[in-house]
Amino acid sequence: MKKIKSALISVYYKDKLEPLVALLKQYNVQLYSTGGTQTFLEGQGAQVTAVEDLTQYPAIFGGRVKTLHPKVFGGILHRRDHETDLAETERYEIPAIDLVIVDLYPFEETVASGASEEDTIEKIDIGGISLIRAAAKNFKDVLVVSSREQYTEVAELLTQKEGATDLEDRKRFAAKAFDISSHYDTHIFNYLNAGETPVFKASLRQRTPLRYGENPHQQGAFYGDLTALFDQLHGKQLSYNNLVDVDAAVNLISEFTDEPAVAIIKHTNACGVAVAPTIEQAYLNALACDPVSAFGGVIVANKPIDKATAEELHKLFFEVLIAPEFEPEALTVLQGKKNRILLRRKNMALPEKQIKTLLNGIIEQDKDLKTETEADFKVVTKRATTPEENQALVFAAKVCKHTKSNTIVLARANQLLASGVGQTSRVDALRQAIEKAESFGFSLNGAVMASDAFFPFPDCVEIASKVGIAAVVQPGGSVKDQDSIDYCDSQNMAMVFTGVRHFLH
Ligand SMILES: NC(=O)c1ncn([C@@H]2O[C@H](COP(=O)(O)O)[C@@H](O)[C@H]2O)c1NC=O
Repeated sequence: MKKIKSALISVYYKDKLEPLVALLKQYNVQLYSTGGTQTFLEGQGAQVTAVEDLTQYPAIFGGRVKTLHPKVFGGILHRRDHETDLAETERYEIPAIDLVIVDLYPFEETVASGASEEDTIEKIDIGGISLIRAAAKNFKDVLVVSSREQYTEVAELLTQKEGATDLEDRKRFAAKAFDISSHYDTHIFNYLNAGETPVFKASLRQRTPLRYGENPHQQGAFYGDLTALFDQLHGKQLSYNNLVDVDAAVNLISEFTDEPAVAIIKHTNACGVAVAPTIEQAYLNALACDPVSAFGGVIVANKPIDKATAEELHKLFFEVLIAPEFEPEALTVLQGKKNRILLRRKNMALPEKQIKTLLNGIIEQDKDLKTETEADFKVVTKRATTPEENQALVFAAKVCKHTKSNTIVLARANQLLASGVGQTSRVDALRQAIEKAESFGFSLNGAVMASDAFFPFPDCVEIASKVGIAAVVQPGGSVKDQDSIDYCDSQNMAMVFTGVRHFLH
């Protein structure tokens, strides 16, 4: 056990420090501190020696250099069982520092706030991170507290051990310090690198163990901070599969920003999507698309859930409901089922890059953020699309983009009728979609079709025309495009090309 006799405190955020400082006072710990922290501590009635008095040097360059001095780093780094180190501390009048408490400049927060490059660079902490690394290296003699999240834990430890620590404690805090310093540097690297250096570095410090992975015999965990995206208002913990579907749900609903829209997701694919004048109607129309698949699904809305919608939703067994807001009466209704997960989506953008592990590495790509509007449609048939068909085609193309390949989406303006998902051939996807739409009583006469990739043969338009599909949207680009166009012309069908393929695996 080692008694703590001296401490250096240099923290960006001063809050939460009071109980720890009171404890150090109780154990007669000599305190050293930097400018702002010193003022705060003295305000708490603590006696503090300024780092400037120790170094006999002022803080310079607007605080860029304040603790970077041999008297500070020597006080931390000298080996207490080394005769020569001890002789040098005497010769250079270096006092021992047994505890280092640092809270770094908030670099990540500064980047997230959209600050200028100049302001962001100033938030790269140099002295603080050096103090953390020095104290962590010398854990044999020094205890390091490297973030304000540790204040409670360290206060408990010091109380329990009456102002002392043992080697195991110090080693544990040292490991944490390098976790914090490497995380910090990873963010600085990613900010400055902008893709130039071909390395992949990520650091997500929050790990949430999940009940299990994709199946109960697989373990699973989520790395990241879901609280930045959602307030969970009710229900059990999100499972691995819930998270995968929630991701698909929020990506799809982000396509619909104006009119009320609802999507119902099963195993990452939409089994219902609708846009309507009210959120209740959008939900009812989405549900009508495939009420069988909707059972146990993940539902997402782009507008607040009111009481009437909640009453409709309450009739269905679903796993997760995501919405930007829940009216209080709606929440009361929906909370009627214990496990049902209710997520209030915060106004926070998702990252624009995607990564996935495969083989013995990771693949990374930009997210598919391209959404086609009517302006992107190039009519390739003799008959041009009507305004109503265009509306339906834009809608169908949005759903198609978020459905697993190969996919065919059949829709009307503002309602998904059916989709064929994740098929090995486009013809299979279309057949599946037709069968499904008809099984739920939808007529396809006058409906539209969207395909995630081009038609290599005219087979899909031939099948589609037989059930009355009137207009088609597809990327185009096959050597046999003309065969599909000719067939559409022969049936008075309209077809538009977008030039953009939307595979989704
Ligand atoms: N420049 C230095 O020598 C230095 N030493 C400590 N810091 C940081 O200064 C902050 C505290 O400063 P103050 O006590 O003046 O409010 C802490 O976040 C600490 O990590 C420094 N600032 C940046 O590197």
